[in-house]
Amino acid sequence: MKLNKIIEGCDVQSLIGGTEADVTNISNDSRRIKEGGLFVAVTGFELDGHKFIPGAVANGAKAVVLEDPAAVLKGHADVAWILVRDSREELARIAANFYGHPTEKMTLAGVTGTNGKTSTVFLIQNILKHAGRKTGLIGTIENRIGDRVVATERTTPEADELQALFARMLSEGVDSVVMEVSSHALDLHRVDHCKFHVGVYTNLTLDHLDYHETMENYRDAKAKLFERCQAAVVNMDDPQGGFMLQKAAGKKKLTYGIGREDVDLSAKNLRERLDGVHFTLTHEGREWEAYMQTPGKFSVYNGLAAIGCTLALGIPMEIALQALATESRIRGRFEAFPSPTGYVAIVDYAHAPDGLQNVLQAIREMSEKRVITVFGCGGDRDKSKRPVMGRIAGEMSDYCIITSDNPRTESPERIITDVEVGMQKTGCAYERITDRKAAIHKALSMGEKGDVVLIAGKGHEDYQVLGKEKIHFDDAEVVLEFFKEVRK
Ligand SMILES: CC(=O)N[C@H]1[C@@H](OP(=O)(O)OP(=O)(O)OC[C@H]2O[C@@H](n3ccc(=O)[nH]c3=O)[C@H](O)[C@@H]2O)O[C@H](CO)[C@@H](O)[C@@H]1O[C@H](C)C(=O)N[C@@H](C)C(=O)N[C@H](CCC(=O)O)C(=O)O
Ligand SMILES: Nc1ncnc2c1ncn2[C@@H]1O[C@H](COP(=O)(O)OP(=O)(O)OP(=O)(O)O)[C@@H](O)[C@H]1O
Ligand SMILES: N[C@H](CCC[C@H](N)C(=O)O)C(=O)O
Ligand SMILES: [Mg+2]
Repeated sequence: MKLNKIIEGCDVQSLIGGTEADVTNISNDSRRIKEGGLFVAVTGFELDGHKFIPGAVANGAKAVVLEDPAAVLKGHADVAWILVRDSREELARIAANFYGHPTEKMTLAGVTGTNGKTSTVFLIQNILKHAGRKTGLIGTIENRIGDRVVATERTTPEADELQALFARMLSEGVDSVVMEVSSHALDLHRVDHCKFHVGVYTNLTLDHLDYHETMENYRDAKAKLFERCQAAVVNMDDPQGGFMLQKAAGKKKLTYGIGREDVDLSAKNLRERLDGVHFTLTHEGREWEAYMQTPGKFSVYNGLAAIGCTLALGIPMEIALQALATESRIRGRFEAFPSPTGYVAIVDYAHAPDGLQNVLQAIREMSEKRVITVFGCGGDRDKSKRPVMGRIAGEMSDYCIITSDNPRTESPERIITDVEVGMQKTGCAYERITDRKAAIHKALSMGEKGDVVLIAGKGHEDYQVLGKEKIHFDDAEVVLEFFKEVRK
């Protein structure tokens, strides 16, 4: 594609060189640039992309988008230098132009909120599949083209990877895509120039203040989705639901909630079991019976969000309910493993206060005896949630083991101490076991008939990040190996 087409609509401050060159690849990562490439130099949080301009040019970049005029390389008249105000914003526009605005040729639904995004997008994809749509999914666990899995590193990919993925989906016949839209992505322009037919709001609770600093900034980042989507599906039981609805002024709206009549889609009469939850659904004066394979009130919210989204996309209620009843299990989300000795271990991805509280609430309502909780908090992430999670776990469990999550570059002991501050206020019996495998083994060896052992925080993750190193680690695998030894 010609460079002038690729930078169409960009806020160009000045330009050195011609724009007739054919550009064959684009990236904001110099290491990915190949002959004929366009490199976008981004001023990052850790590194300055302008420093990698020589590397990008050495790899064959024929155009460079940059914010700092001092970074233009002398003696490279064959390279076009495009000076802009905000490289991240231009990266999104350039990516959409380069890949031909794929989201304008497909149906796109985006889900945002602190908790429930991954769960809800899986439910939506299953409903869309049931309805005969050719689907794509983009989220934390993996991306999917139909049933084929494409690995991912991020909840919401960077703009260039994202547009490339949409284009690939389109070329493989996908007509409907559902994606998680993280607040980071909204704030960092990763989803600019994506045409969202539906935006779904789950909830807003404490997390990511390391990045957003205040809950208002965090809320405003999430709200951007509702300024852009054509139809909004909003949880009115969440205190910020009204705010999101306001942002969607003048658009189609569908509200949901539990046990209330002033919403479009309402659930009542929840009946919880360890293998799922039954409830009664009301929509446009009619009632339906619904079942989902993951228990907990929070699952009902995810179910309502998914039904709301697919109704907004024109899919009949009956199809949505069929899909929910048969395909609503999600890896690492309230995944239950019955032990040979009669207790149940649950692996769950709760890594923020609200998620932990919801999961423990669901377990409390079902467990006959003790609840033993193993958990920790991630390093290099929001520190304010640590004591809060400690308090919640302590208040809602009979015994806790505080362990490591992904300590990253922080001291695991320090993180545990931060969690312990909240735990100590509760009087709950607990211990610290830094090694996650040893912590899980201890909890499983304590389990007796009727108990529930909750292993929270890492869900589907098959790794642990210690320092800068990533090792293989899988909570479910540790549980299953332990049970195998018990059976011997
Ligand atoms: C805040 C954030 O999202 N930061 C991400 C971002 O950092 P950054 O853009 O500031 O980049 P940087 O690492 O400082 O580098 C600056 C620039 O130099 C470039 N570079 C770098 C090295 C090189 O050799 N050549 C080169 O060109 C980079 O591509 C980049 O454009 O781009 C980096 C490279 O792609 C990411 O590693 C980094 O992810 C950080 C580590 C991260 O973990 N992000 C998390 C918080 C995140 O995005 N999470 C959300 C939500 C999670 C949820 O669901 O709750 C997500 O969507 O995943
Ligand atoms: N609707 C919900 N409300 C509150 N908690 C929830 C909800 N759905 C799931 N949870 C809890 O939060 C955890 C994370 O859920 P999920 O992975 O669906 O969220 P997410 O928004 O995708 O998270 P992330 O931001 O890390 O991608 C679950 O394992 C569960 O403990
Ligand atoms: N999307 C979340 C995931 C946290 C998962 C937890 N296991 C951790 O590593 O902190 C985040 O980036 O904050
Ligand atoms: Mg997710």
